[in-house]
Amino acid sequence: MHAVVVAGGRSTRFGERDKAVASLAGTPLIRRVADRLAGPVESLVVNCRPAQRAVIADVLADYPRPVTYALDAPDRAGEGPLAGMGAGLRATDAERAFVVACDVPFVDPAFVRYLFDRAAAREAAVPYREGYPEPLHAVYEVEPALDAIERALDGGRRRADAALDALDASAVREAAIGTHAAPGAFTNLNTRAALDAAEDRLRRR
Ligand SMILES: Nc1nc2c(ncn2[C@@H]2O[C@H](COP(=O)(O)OP(=O)(O)OP(=O)(O)O)[C@@H](O)[C@H]2O)c(=O)[nH]1
Repeated sequence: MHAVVVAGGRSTRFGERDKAVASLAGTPLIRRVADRLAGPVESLVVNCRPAQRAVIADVLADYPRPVTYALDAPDRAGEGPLAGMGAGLRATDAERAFVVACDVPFVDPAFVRYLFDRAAAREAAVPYREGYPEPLHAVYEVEPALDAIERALDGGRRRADAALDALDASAVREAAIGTHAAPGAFTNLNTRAALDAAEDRLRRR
């Protein structure tokens, strides 16, 4: 199993710092995501902007799996998470990959394995929560996903879910999520307040 961590956003809701490397109880967010994935995955691709690379490489320096950096293509830089997904998926030679945002520190490795099972013989496995897809917490077959992403971007569609309608995707509904994912697996930390709240929860455990 292989994973792509998308980290090229500007973290505008977070404030001045890059949330990818913001510390949650002493560990940078992207390192927490990577550590959660270290069981199931054999390799990691990190998609980010060129300016982020050195700092992210520093926090992942001793990661126990190979890490490849996929920088946003110059003609797609700042074009949003779908372009980041494309850059990341292009850099993997895996047939399928789990794509995840950099700000979900409690991503559940058992659920990631379940998503790979659900994606077998399909072009994707995508969780749906409250009726909305979670394209940055999903497994994709790389080749069809790249085709769909390129077509969406060429058509001016930049949202992370813009490639989904072109894919034969297995929809992972709430009941299956409840059974297979730990509570908090999807919690994403977009603001400093959300990070502080997560830190409080960790301390109270
Ligand atoms: N490569 C790349 N990744 C992006 C881009 N925009 C968002 N992302 C990533 O997509 C994921 C989800 O995006 P958001 O949670 O909205 O992150 P963000 O855009 O940095 O945050 P805000 O500016 O507060 O919306 C995060 O892991 C981001 O790093 C982009 O333009 N390029």
